[in-house]
Amino acid sequence: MPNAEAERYDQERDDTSEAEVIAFPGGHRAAGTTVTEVPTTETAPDEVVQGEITDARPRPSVALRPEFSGSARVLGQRAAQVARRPDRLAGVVLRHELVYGGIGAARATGAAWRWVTARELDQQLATNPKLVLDTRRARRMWAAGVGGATAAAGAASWVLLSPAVPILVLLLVLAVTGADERRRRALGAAEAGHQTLGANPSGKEVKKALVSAKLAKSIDDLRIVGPVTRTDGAWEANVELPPGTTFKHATKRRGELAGAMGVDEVQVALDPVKGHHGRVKLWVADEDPMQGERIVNPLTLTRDGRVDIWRDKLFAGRDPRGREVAFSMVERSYLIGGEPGGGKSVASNNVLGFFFLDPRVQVYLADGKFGFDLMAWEPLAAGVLTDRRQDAMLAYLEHIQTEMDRRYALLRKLGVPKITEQIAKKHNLHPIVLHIDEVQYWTAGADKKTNDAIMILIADIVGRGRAAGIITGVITQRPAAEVVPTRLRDILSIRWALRCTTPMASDTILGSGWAGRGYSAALFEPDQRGAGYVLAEGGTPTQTRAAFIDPERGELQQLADRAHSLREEAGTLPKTADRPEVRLLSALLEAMGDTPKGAHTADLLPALAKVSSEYADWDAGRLSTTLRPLGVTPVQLDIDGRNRNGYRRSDIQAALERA
Ligand SMILES: Nc1ncnc2c1ncn2[C@@H]1O[C@H](COP(=O)(O)OP(=O)(O)OP(=O)(O)O)[C@@H](O)[C@H]1O
Repeated sequence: MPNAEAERYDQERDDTSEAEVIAFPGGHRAAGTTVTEVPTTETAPDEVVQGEITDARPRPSVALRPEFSGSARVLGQRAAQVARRPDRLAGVVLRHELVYGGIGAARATGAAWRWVTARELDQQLATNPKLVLDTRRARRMWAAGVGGATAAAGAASWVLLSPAVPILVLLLVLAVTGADERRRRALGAAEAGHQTLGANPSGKEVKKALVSAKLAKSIDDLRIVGPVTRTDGAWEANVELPPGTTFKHATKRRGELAGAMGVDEVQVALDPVKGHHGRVKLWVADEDPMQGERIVNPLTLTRDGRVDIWRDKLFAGRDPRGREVAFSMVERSYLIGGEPGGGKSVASNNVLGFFFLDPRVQVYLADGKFGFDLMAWEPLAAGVLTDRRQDAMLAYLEHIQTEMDRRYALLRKLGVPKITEQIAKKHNLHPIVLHIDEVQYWTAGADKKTNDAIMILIADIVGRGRAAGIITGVITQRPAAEVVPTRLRDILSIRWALRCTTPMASDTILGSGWAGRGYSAALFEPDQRGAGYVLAEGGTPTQTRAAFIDPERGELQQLADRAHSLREEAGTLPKTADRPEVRLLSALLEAMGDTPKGAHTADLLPALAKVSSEYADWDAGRLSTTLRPLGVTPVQLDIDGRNRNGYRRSDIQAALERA
């Protein structure tokens, strides 16, 4: 284990060097403890060898013992000194506090002065003197007011209470500013980098950052149009780039710009300025906008709200500036992709919640994981693909294709090019949604021929479905060309890229070339859950944090329950949930409780009545007559030593699967 040894060696060396500094401050060398020559942790062993030391590799078992006793001795001596002259220690501490506190207070005063004199607006003095002078006047008045009130309070407390009060307050202020000053120094250069611009940069500082990001050769080539302003938790500036440099150039250098300003790339947003491609609106958040408090989906805020798919917009989340990212789903299709855990299921629930809350919309679900992600919606869906065979998917898609052809035939007869709200209403051609989760199960399976057949069918439904009121959604955790080939991706109109592992994967979802232009879902960190890019309305992807419908708070089930009520009221619940035989078989399974074998008819009837009042007056004859056509007959069942007439659980389950 050479690595482990090396680590142990490093550890020992560090321990030893520390021990040496404490034990022998005067450079005294104990005989036989050559290792103690290592003067600081930074000194390389090689350098040490050049001195009198024969073996640079420290042996702590030899070195530590005398050093420890040495440090204990020194500590003891220091403790005795403090005990003899405590005033000296107090003096040192006070001087220390006064020095740091003084420097910290001076720094704070400088910042306050810059604020009072509105330094950030200096640039505007020539172009907009009124704004600058008014701001300065207002701030001067504020400062005078606060300063005067503080002085008056200090004087009053000095006279009325005790001089100790203002002195204590002053010491407290010095302690706070001193603590801040020490923190700054401790953070050192690393932190200084992040503070290059801070929360209130001047126009000149912004220009310097743009020059560092190579968007201009010198600050004289740039112009800040209007003041650098503060909005909620961010600052923003309108920048005019040098002639020949465009907004597009700026977006490509977003990373460099973020680096020059000492912030993370996701904190920087660049927006075009309408009517001037050589200008850019630069917005820089103080904190990471892709983290923190979750984004709430407005659908979860009402108890009885419903969606009108023809008029309402789907709420996907918010952009870094907190603005809604929402779009219409009429004549749309969607692609959601990203690495596992990136937030695809959460994003899908925003989409599905929207569709299910319009009771007219029929949703067909398919999940390549065949797991539980879509469970809340399944009872409401017009179709759920449960058969894992590829052929079953082909049949499923063909079913929708047939409906699409039927709709086209009708449209032709009506002489209209597409389904509108009025036509949908008049001819009962309400929107259909086909939502395929983990599409790679079908499009990148073992049999290439079937993959291709499925892909062609999906592409046909996406392409022609638009006019026929059929919306297709494709979701994948493996955004790769063989899963979502370009010919399919390009016709999916809304593309939502959640965190991806590579810029290439991000481009597979958004479209090729976006990552190179600065729009890459690969820049998000794993802890920025729900962060992504949405390419919907508008020409460029929008950095978005998805809304989070939290299943743990019961929000998902609440939405599903509301959708159920709306559909029940509208009479659009799927037939399966409404079919009496399905209802009866499900009720029987519930009535059997946990017994794996089944139940005796005599026990089953009262339990069944308890599950639903619908079966309250049922007797053994009615039960067996109803079940016989479903292929279920009573049998002799031995349960707990009693052999009586009853029904096997496995028979009921099989009948339910057949139903
Ligand atoms: N928009 C969001 N806001 C806050 N947290 C989120 C958001 N999206 C996802 N998360 C968190 O990340 C977890 C994983 O999200 P999700 O299940 O949607 O990922 P996924 O991409 O579907 O993963 P998989 O591919 O494994 O199914 C969620 O349980 C949630 O805690």
